[in-house]
Amino acid sequence: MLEISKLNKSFHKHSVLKDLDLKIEDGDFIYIHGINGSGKSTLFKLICHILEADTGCIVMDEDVHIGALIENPGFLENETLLFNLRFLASLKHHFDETHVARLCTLFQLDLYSPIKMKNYSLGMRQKAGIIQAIMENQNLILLDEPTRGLDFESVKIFCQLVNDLHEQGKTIIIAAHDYLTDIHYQTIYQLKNGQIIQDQDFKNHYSL
Ligand SMILES: Nc1ncnc2c1ncn2[C@@H]1O[C@H](COP(=O)(O)OP(=O)(O)OP(=O)(O)O)[C@@H](O)[C@H]1O
Repeated sequence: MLEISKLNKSFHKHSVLKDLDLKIEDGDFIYIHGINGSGKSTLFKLICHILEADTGCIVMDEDVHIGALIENPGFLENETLLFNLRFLASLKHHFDETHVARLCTLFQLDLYSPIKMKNYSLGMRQKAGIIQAIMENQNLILLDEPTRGLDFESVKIFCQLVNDLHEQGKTIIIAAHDYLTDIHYQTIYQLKNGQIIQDQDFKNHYSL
């Protein structure tokens, strides 16, 4: 689905990603951890073409449709949730209102609320960010710190949702500091010193 080879990215001579290689197959369910500033968000931004790599390449299958939540979700602050989600979907010309309303209900959001985005709480914005990343049946879903600001019940709903999406065949990559044991990840990677390495011992360390 996606192959990253020898990817390099620096900011003002600060080298963040160094010859990073990563191969992602259809249906992978990946957790990436790494210390603050290790480059997780940068990697996601490069995959989404929000940033450009210095050198290296990212090759993607033609049918890949990326849904992403990276850092703070950006919205049109003076507009409603419905306006924002319809606007974001309109970029790809696919807005299934019934499906989106169902996702909102799942997360206890009202798609038809007249409240403007600027008045949404942190957790409500985060839920809206998760919804926009999955609402168009995207087949590659990148979620950066997705449970930030979510209440306990919503975290449980989120875990169930991503497990279901994976069972439906979606490829999902989650970068986060909190390892949620309810999520049925297949592979765990660590981003360290600019490179990504499989972290087979992570679960043992984590459970200590
Ligand atoms: N636009 C930018 N300009 C300058 N430096 C940047 C920029 N974006 C990221 N960086 C730097 O790149 C490094 C990696 O940042 P990044 O946000 O990718 O880390 P992260 O692993 O997602 O961190 P965290 O766990 O804190 O979210 C940091 O040192 C950061 O300061």
